[in-house]
Amino acid sequence: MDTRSTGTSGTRGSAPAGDAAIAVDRLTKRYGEVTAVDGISLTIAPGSVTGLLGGNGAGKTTTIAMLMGLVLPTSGTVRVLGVDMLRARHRVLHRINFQSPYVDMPMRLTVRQNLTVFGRLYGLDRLRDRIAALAEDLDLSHLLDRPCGRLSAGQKTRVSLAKALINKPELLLLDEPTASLDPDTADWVRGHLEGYRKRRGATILLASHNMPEVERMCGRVLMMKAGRIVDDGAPDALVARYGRATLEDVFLDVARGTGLAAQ
Ligand SMILES: Nc1ncnc2c1ncn2[C@@H]1O[C@H](COP(=O)(O)OP(=O)(O)OP(=O)(O)O)[C@@H](O)[C@H]1O
Repeated sequence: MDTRSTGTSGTRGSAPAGDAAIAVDRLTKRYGEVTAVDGISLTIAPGSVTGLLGGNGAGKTTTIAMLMGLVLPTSGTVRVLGVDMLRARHRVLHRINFQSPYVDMPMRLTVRQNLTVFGRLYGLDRLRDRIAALAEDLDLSHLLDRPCGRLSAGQKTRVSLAKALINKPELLLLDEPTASLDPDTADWVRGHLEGYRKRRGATILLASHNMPEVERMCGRVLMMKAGRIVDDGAPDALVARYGRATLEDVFLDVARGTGLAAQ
């Protein structure tokens, strides 16, 4: 489904392709027999927070990887911050960053060394100050000289967020940013990301299985199933349209093909 054509989804988050932070057209990725992403088209407005929801294997990570230029599409186009990612991604990579708790940092390097390496990759000035400020923000100051391999899962998640914010990205792609965090820390991280987005005017695309998180943070939700975007709208609009009590109920209907999703 081309999400630009849905009546309900001219919602907080879509944009004319020329102005969009992300504009994807008929994007497809096949791995041999498996079609991971199946001809999706969408636009995402600058400064918005959009959730990407879908069950395991729906195609979320593959979509994000193509937005980053890490995975080459089989067909279709991807424009990020106005730049064609297939032709000129080097022009825009310094304005983007990515976070996933499933991508490990070099384990023997300390937190400070890891952040220094990433900061240098981005060619940042005043890197010591930037790392100190991030460490202060993300409660990492006491961990800066500890090897990443000796951190707890939640501490690693905070380091990966520091890495994701090091270049003050205009576009932040997040793959389950609060996985492994206790509820208190997860809540704090969400608040931090919301504050960052407001201060920076950044655009956030967030893949998550945490429905309350998506309801809190996202003005718009894209529902993926089997490589396609099967629905698109504001969380409260989706809940109302499916006649359900929560976004989790909507997710279950979409995943199982029940309720409105069966029609
Ligand atoms: N490198 C690969 N080679 C072959 N198949 C792949 C590869 N990467 C992903 N796939 C397949 O593509 C489909 C989409 O995978 P993807 O990781 O994008 O899903 P996802 O929505 O992120 O899932 P999850 O919620 O489990 O992380 C799955 O069927 C997966 O097995």
